[in-house]
Amino acid sequence: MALMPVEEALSLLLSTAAPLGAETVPLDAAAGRVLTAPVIARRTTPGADVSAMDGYALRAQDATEPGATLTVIGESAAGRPYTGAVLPGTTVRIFTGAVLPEGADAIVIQEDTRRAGDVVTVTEAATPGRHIRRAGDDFAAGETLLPAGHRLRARDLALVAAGDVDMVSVARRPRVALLSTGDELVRPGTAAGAHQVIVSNIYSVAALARGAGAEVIDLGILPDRMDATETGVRAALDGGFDVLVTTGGASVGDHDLIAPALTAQGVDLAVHKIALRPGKPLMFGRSAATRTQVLGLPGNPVSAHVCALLFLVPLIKALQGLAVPAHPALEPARLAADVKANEQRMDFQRAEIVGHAEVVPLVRPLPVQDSSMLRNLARADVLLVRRPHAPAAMAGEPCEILRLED
Ligand SMILES: Nc1nc2c(c(=O)[nH]1)N[C@H]1C(S)=C(S)[C@@H](COP(=O)(O)OP(=O)(O)OC[C@H]3O[C@@H](n4cnc5c(N)ncnc54)[C@H](O)[C@@H]3O)O[C@H]1N2
Ligand code: MOO
Repeated sequence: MALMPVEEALSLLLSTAAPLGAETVPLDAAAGRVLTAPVIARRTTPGADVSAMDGYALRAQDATEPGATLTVIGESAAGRPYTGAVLPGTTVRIFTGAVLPEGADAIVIQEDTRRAGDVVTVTEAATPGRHIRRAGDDFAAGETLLPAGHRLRARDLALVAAGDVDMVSVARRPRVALLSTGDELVRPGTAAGAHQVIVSNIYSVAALARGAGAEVIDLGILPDRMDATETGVRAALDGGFDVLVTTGGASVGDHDLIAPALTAQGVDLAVHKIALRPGKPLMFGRSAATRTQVLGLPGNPVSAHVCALLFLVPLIKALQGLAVPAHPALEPARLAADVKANEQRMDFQRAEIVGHAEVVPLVRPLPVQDSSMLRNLARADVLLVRRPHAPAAMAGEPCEILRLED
């Protein structure tokens, strides 16, 4: 079977990813969720003209020179406004966030005053409008604060709350099931024998999926037997998940049973083998019966991670209604070392940032690129991307990188 280019595979995958439904959640459960409706301010903020500083509210014309004196007639604190008016020659003690009393048009900060009993002497002239925040300076009731399709970051939550909105409509979290395959696999912490391999890749894949907004359920490890693989796949497909991710058993060996098991369970595999290194034996498709999206990742942990970054993360985002580009989000960089000509597979090499050339990072591929070696994946800052059939390039030449997660 011909190898499908990475971008074509990603477009194909995203073309089948219709956004899931919406749900309404309280603000304290909304971090990282994607809005399905715009957030509209329910109030004007600030709600009134307020002071930005601790000081004295006065009429600027009463304090045009240092040395002007005024009589203190009251106090305006945040939440406890002064109800009277500032008349000529008078002032109201005011605190940050407090409502500006009627008649006042300036604040003199307390550092620029001297106080003796009820008399205040200004040591700096007042300027009309100084230290006053006007009603609606931040936003007005009815304004759109955030659009649909926006992913709520920490700072957005403060904005939504300030708009007097306590519940938001967000995309349902995609439910992602993980299924590992391989007789050799055991869990970490189980004193594995030398012939065994510790399940590692699902931890990085699960973390990437959660980071993209998914709810992740680990369905465990299947042995390399066709009946058990088919039973496991069937149970997973019947589990009501939006996405089933398998790892391992994706290649061509006698124990690589995932593709036949998926096909036997009615999954139409649109793609099986991609022009990608690491990650050639990637497959994906959809269950005809349950509409579950199925992504079969290679077992090698670096390949699984790169494939999850390139395919699973965009899929999870698209299922939440986020706009996702149908190509990997590459950034410009420069090579810190010579690299060889590439063959037909798009190559994602583990690489370090060793400095900067003008504004772009200078990157050097790590010496070992074996897709089973996790130390270099953890050590890498970025993936150095080599396009299919890219010619050899020398240190100092431009290149492209894909950021690994922080
Ligand atoms: N004759 C060929 N052999 C292989 C090819 C090929 O095209 N022709 N492709 C190679 C490539 S590239 C990759 S990548 C691997 C991927 O193979 P599978 O997806 O079938 O993975 P497995 O054989 O099951 O395992 C590969 C390797 O990874 C370890 N593994 C599996 N699952 C996990 C896990 N959950 N956590 C950690 N490590 C895991 C497994 O023990 C193996 O060592 O195939 C090449 N072969
Ligand atoms: O595609 Mo495999 O992932 O090169 O090792």
